[in-house]
Amino acid sequence: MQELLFVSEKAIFAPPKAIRGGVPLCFPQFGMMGPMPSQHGFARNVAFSVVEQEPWRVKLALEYDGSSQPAFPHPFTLHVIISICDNHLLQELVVLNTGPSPLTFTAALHTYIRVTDIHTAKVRGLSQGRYLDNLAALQQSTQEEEELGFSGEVDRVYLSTPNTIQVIDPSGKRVVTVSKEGFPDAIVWNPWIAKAASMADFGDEEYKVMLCIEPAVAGSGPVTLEPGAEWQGKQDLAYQSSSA
Ligand SMILES: O=P(O)(O)OC[C@H]1O[C@H](O)[C@H](O)[C@@H](O)[C@@H]1O
Repeated sequence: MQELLFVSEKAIFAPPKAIRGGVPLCFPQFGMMGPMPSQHGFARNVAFSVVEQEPWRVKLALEYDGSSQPAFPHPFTLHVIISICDNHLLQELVVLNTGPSPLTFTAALHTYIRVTDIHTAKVRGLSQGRYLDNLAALQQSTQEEEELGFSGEVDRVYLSTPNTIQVIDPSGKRVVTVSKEGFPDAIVWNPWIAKAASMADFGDEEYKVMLCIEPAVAGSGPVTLEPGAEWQGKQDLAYQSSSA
């Protein structure tokens, strides 16, 4: 049995610290793309309540009344539905505007995928994709390579990507397929050596065994919901063995 998701051995499980691994939920803001002063919003820093639970499925809720975050005074309800079926991990995010005025947000499922060796891992599906480069003040570039490999830090917001992106892990003889719906964009992130060393909740060597692929509403622009309106986005992570 191999793990699909990466969780750092140094992760801190004490809110309001976000957990370094799994799938932190960036909401109501991805990165600094929104009004909040701290990156990735606040949903990843608070406890959700369990509203439905079965052996293979859980539904979580965060009800926000608009009062605890001065930079984001807008009420909303978030539901996250997580289910496991065969070799699939499904996650659905449902946003409901419970306030009296339009709700504008960016978001991401900040998915930490475990890889066997980042030096041989590749990302398939983003060839000719336009991206904003977080390592170059969000300058826009295009990925010329057919498959993206890793030999240094990568932090890119790909714009309007195909809905299927694959992580090829030849050293582990496996492929993880990310299928997304509702999220136009996708972030690809690996901190590499220096950034790994600067993060207190991440091991110095752990950049070798993780890769974030993050379905997102980000560089393509935010979503705006009228009062009472709902938005849904989802991802399906599928694991397959491969000989390559
Ligand atoms: O350290 P965090 O706030 O969890 O952010 C971790 C990473 O998240 C995303 O992938 C961003 O694109 C990166 O710029 C950031 O470094």
